[in-house]
Amino acid sequence: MVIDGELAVETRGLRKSFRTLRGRRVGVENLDLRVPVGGVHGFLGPNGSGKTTTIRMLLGLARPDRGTATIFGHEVPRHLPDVVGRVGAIVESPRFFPAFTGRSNLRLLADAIGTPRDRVDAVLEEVGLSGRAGDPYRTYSLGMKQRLAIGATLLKDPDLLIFDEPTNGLDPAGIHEIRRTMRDLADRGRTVLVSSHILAEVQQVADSVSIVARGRLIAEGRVADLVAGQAGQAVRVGLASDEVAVAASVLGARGLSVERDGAALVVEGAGAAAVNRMLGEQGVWARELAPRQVDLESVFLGLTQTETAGESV
Ligand SMILES: Nc1ncnc2c1ncn2[C@@H]1O[C@H](COP(=O)(O)OP(=O)(O)OP(=O)(O)O)[C@@H](O)[C@H]1O
Repeated sequence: MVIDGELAVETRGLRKSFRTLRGRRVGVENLDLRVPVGGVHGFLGPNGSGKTTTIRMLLGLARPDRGTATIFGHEVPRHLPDVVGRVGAIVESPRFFPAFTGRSNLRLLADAIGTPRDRVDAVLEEVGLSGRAGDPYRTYSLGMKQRLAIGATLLKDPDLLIFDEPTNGLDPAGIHEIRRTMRDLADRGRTVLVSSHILAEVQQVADSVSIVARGRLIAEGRVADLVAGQAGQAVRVGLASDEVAVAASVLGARGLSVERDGAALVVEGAGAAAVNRMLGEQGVWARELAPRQVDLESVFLGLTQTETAGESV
């Protein structure tokens, strides 16, 4: 097990299938999900890999075929009422009144859920909307609208926030805003569980991740460890174009794995210094040597390879 310590969310052997015209479709299969307390945890995988279904089961919106799920140690959905006050979630976009200000919208929601209205300004501050709280909702950018939605989940002052694809449909500036908001929330001691099909995007904000494909967990752990584990000893070697072939045969003859990428080679099996020496001994001089950039997307591809052909990551 890579993730341990106190867990905000834990599922064991969770399974959910759906009846379809052609039989049953499995949405989530034998899923063991572990979300540590504190920090941002990315729940990542291609479209259709079971993220929303899992979140719906955690929130009592879908019933598992089998398996168990706990939130802060309380079994859900059976004991969800005991823990629901500690959980805030955005699964679908909430509806706000366009003509009302951000503050009025949150006050209405606070009244509806029985939260004191004086909580509203603290929430607006936490999502960075204090300066625009008196403006009508319809004048907000998409990023601000989504931050107000996050604000709505904070009214109950929850310990765990669950966001399903919160950056869907946002432009790069909006995505950046939401990432920063999630980071701030975690830095203030909340646990953020965020799903996304864009692995590279969440990599920048997540402390740890669970990666799923076809309803199954394929990797979990701290982002730094997953990326380091995949990095191995790959080195990108830039060469003069007329030396690529000879360099490839020099390195291949030393038993290294060599892949051509334009006027460069991606070499696995030795570090940069060793690769440089092997080439130099044969009179071939690299123009550039760099450790291969590895991100969660390449970790994902490395783990699934042909299995995911045709799915969008
Ligand atoms: N109500 C349903 N009826 C039939 N199949 C369903 C239903 N809900 C989900 N599925 C199927 O279960 C699988 C998992 O879907 P889910 O929405 O959980 O994936 P996801 O990872 O959240 O994808 P996305 O990023 O597109 O939201 C998919 O194959 C989906 O088609």
